[in-house]
Amino acid sequence: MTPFLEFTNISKSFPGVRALKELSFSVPAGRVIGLLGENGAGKSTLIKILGGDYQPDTGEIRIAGQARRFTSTRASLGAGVTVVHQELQLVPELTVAENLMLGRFPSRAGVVDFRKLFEQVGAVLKDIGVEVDPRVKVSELSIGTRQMVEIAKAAIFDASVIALDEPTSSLSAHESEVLFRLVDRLRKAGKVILYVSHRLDELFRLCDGCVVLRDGRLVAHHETMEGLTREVLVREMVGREIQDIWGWRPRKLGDVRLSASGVRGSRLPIPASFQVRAGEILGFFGLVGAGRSELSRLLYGADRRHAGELRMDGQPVHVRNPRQAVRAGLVLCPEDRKADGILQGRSVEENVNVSCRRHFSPLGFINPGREARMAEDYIKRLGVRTPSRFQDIVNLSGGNQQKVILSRWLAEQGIKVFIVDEPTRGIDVGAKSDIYEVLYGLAELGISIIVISSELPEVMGISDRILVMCGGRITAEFDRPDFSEEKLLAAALPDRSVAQEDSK
Ligand SMILES: Nc1ncnc2c1ncn2[C@@H]1O[C@H](COP(=O)(O)OP(=O)(O)OP(=O)(O)O)[C@@H](O)[C@H]1O
Repeated sequence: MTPFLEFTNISKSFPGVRALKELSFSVPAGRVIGLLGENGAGKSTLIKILGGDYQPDTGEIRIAGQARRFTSTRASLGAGVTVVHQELQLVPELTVAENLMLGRFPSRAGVVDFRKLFEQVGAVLKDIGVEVDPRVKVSELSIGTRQMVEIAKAAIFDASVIALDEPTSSLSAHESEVLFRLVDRLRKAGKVILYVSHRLDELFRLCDGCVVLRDGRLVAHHETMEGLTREVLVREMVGREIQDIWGWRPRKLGDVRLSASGVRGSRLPIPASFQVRAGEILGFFGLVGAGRSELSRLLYGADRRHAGELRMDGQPVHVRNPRQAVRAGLVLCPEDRKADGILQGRSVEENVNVSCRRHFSPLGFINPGREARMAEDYIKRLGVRTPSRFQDIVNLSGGNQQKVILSRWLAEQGIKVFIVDEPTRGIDVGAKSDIYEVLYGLAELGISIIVISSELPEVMGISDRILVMCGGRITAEFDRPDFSEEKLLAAALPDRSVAQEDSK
């Protein structure tokens, strides 16, 4: 088949890092190609080169046979390339239509013709099956719908090449399915789609073929997904065999550590009660909006608790804000770690130590030796790809930033209960098992771990016990021998109609 998009010998270096090394591959029109690799393998760098954000040091891009070198996003858009980045780039205060047509508003007598603008955009959205009112402000839309609007840009600009960088990382199962249908339509319309994701199931569902990167080099180009297995892809990505990514093993559990009775608040009006034992890993499973994050925020004092009681090791504890929670030994590592956590312009080392340093330096003096050891330890344990601990965190790949922020919480001292919301979002398969090992290590020390996850295999793979939430209430409890996908999903789905909706 004639190649439509061609990369030839693309190399790109940053100080201390060779992000891409002589990368070459090509894709014919009407194909969805998966781009896989560990955190820091070079996927986003390639996409940023395609989108005009970075220029390659060497190499060439050809689109429909024509050599292209993009020096700006505008130039790349003009050549028919649309890139949807991990961080969405819509302006929240503008309407959907304004965002999509930014800089190209229809006008009459020098004045923006809003009626025409809304009509034009409405027609395109309808045509591609994205159900959203073009007059609505982006700030009022869910993350999932925002993602669709970003992708709709590709249709507005009539792009021939579309790159999607981890588009489903914040989407519910239903929203992801809508996105997959949109990608199917774009493929049928003859577009080339580069699809970056760490979710292998998704790649098997969606892609015609895939390209695997490791340390900036191409290690495999599969023209088809037929006959490929997860194991093969994981080996190519990580460079080693991973037999059992979960690595769960039995543990001796202690007495009840945290007990919550009848806790409720404005975002979780139905009282919730549960207990977790010392050294236990308790999974909370549920669909997006089930109330898991709301419950954890109540426990942590991030949201106001209206009623109910918390006990730690049998003693009542008063947690009205996160500071009191941490003092009581309860720590929450939030879901949106990037937005909540990154100290921009600061080194990896500082980002790891910013919270735990108060334990090393009671008199207010920083303990540089201890901070350096802590940073080096976590860089090693979680395999953070960085030239050194002095690197500015903004220069790390998305997944590696996630690992650094997670390290900050893991490094906290005096923890009794550690709540972690979506611990491995955006993290590659190899590093996932490193994170699970750290969690087992904490549990073996007697710390209770509460894991909130919407990835069913993950929550089943690492938990000793699972509580399922749905519609703001705890609907079921399963011990490890009774875990089954069907039972967990049945307890997580509000009713049959939703089950059918989600499986469409
Ligand atoms: N602006 C920059 N300055 C310095 N180094 C950078 C910069 N951008 C990327 N890098 C480095 O280049 C390498 C490749 O990063 P890239 O973001 O392409 O990885 P990725 O495969 O997209 O990872 P992830 O799965 O975590 O998103 C990483 O080592 C990263 O730290």
